[in-house]
Amino acid sequence: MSLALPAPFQTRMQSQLGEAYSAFTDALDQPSPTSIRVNRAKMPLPTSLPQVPWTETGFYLSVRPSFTLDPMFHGGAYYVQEASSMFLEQALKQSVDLSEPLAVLDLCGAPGGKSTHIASLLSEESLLVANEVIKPRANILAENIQKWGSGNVVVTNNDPSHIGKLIGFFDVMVVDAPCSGEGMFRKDPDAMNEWSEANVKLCSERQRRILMDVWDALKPGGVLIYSTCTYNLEENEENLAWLAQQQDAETITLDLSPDWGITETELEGMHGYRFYPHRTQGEGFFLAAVRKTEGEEARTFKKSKRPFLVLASKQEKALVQGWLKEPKNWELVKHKETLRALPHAWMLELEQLYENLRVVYGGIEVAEVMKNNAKPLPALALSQHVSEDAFPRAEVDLATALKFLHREDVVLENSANGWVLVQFNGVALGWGKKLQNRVNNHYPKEWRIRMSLDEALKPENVGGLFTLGSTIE
Ligand SMILES: C[S@@+](CC[C@H](N)C(=O)[O-])C[C@H]1O[C@@H](n2cnc3c(N)ncnc32)[C@H](O)[C@@H]1O
Repeated sequence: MSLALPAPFQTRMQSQLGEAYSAFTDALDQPSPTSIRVNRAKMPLPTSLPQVPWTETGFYLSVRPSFTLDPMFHGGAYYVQEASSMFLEQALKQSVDLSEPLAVLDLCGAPGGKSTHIASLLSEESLLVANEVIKPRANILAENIQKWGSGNVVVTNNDPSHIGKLIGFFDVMVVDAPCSGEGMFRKDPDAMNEWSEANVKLCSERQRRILMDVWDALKPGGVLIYSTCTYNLEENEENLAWLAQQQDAETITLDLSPDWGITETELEGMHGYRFYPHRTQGEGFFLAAVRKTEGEEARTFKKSKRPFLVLASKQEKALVQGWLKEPKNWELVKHKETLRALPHAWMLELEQLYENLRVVYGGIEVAEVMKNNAKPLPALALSQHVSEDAFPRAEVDLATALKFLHREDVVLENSANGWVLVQFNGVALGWGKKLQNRVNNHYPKEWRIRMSLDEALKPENVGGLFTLGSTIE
């Protein structure tokens, strides 16, 4: 075994796995599988890649390419995500009716693997609150949400205790808790340096606190999905058993295909699902789902006398008319110079969220409005809801797409003057503004590719670059 696993961790795993322990350590010596999850709203499913069996849109890659050099990655056409954690899809599909309009919370959301996955599984009539307590990480989450392009998501930056005050607000809550990360040792050996028995205890206590802090925000009858990427019982089964002692929670069992290699566990009647790298093609993971059987009903929301969200004026709306598909689904609100589209059906709830939480991003940032001018914003370019024919599109080749993402000057042949959606393989990347003899690159500075492209763009190299588009026949 080449990974220097901490001795007490070895002892724990030996007692947990018995005879299978050597298969487990052998698996840790194998490279981590690389997997991606495709955004069906932006591209078709690959036809030439093996599928992650518990996820319709998850696929394995045989090597780990440079995703930074694939424009489709920047366009939100797929997300690079560890395969085991995509099992969330089964938990959601099997425990809730996803065709219903649901209010869903992803409490520990950054960088956004589960939030983008949930956003794709929900109906358009649902609302997702993707929260992250650490501010810089909340900003990364907001970036990934914008790139994924779903409009019915609000990104917040709050402590779980603040969210817990929204009594009975959510039909579903996902708590992908901060944990001791034992399941990530192979992928991220640094996680081993932080591992200790004391840290396991600390994580377990923190997870219990998080669960208690947020519990009241779940509706009676609602579903809580709890997950970690660690193996020990303290952070997994024991926390679920403890939750059932503290609160009115019943276990939800999930149907598994025997081919998946997932291990079902049970402690005090609470079921859990474990992923071990010697049995599944993925990293270590644990998930359990529970239903809240009793609790306080949601408070009914009254329209505030002084609304927090200010509706855009007729004139402002006119400036962006035709920019969004199905405009009747959206309410345009204005904050400073920004016009934002929020899901019309959720305005009362959104008013509550904006009033009580720190919202870092919400809906679709459509435009910046100054005087009588509307400048389309990056999130609109990447949105799944931008109207097909509101803007001319310029399809560019791989080298031009990378230069655009690097914020270099690019040439857009045959486009008319004005705002142009720059796209690669049919996936929108951002805005260019074509003037008489040049194009202004409006790709956001904070999102640009920072690495030098000199080597990648040499004629002998550019043909060999990976793009997920090439996996569709
Ligand atoms: C396992 S990660 C979440 C990964 C994310 N769900 C995904 O799929 O991309 C756990 C997250 O919990 C956040 N976190 C740390 N302490 C927390 C706390 N006390 N309450 C809530 N979240 C916390 C971390 O910043 C981290 O982003």
